[in-house]
Amino acid sequence: YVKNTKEILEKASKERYAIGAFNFNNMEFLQAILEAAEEEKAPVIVATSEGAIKYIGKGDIETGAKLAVEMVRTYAEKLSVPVALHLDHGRDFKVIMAAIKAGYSSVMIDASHLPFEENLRETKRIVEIAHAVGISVEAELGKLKGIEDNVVEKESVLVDPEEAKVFVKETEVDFLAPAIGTSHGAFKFKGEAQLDFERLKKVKEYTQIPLVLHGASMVPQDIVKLANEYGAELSGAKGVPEDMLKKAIELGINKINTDTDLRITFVAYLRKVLSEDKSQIDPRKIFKPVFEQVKEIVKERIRIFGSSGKA
Ligand SMILES: O=C(COP(=O)(O)O)N(O)CCCCO
Ligand code: NA
Ligand SMILES: [Zn+2]
Repeated sequence: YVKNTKEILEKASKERYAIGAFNFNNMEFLQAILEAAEEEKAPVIVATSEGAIKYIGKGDIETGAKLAVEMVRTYAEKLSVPVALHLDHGRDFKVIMAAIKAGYSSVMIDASHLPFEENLRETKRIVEIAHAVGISVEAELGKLKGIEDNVVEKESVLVDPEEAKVFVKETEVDFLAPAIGTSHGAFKFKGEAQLDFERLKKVKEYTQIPLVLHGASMVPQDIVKLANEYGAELSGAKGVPEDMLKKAIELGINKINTDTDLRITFVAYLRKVLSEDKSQIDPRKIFKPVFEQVKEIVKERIRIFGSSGKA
């Protein structure tokens, strides 16, 4: 179990590969992610959003954070690969403190919806607290389009590399998520997928710290098709193409957040299994083949990120 996420990201940054940060909300997704990392001999970051902590704790933040840490630690001590637990999109000070207290390896303070100076101040405050107890901090600059945990961002505002330089220097944040055109969810682009690689290159040059790509799911079309064949309505779903992910990694992305690809895989295969095995009522027999597929998509992502064999 990794004490602070920075140690695995610094190595990735030096060697120009990326580590997957996979979201989980329950035991089965966590199992699939950790099995995939172990089979790929890859360091891995597992992440909970604030909503996931509330879901795991049935509304009680302390319980949710504690249970997440204990689940991850208990599984991780059996594995040969380094595992970090990360608070994704921390916004509520109470939730960030609960994660730090419970023993998370890193926390994200997402104040990107605030003006620059306020984002800087909020981030600096969390960095001081987290660093005092040896925990790493992620922050975001610029805005993703789409819905970020029920905050609707109408327009994406791309990162300003000059601002990033000042922001990182002043806050001493450990890793930064620059908005370069991605958005959360399965419908990322209206037309062609497009990332601002020029900006990314400058942000890396000016900050020289590990960088994070949010909204990075690929949304594989074969899995979308399968889901739709079994009754889902996901037409028009579009993600970040593999070649763009690889280019982003070359330019300095070292942590790649993935949630939607696991969700779509889960939904497609759950629908398939339920429609094919009509008399099955044992959840373990229903979930086994479904999470086998979730594990496979995590392994595929890990291979694309270049972190296979890096443990
Ligand atoms: O950036 C991401 C993942 O993005 P994607 O939706 O592309 O998997 N995350 O931070 C995961 C949580 C998104 C909100 O639920
Ligand atoms: Na994050
Ligand atoms: Zn995100």
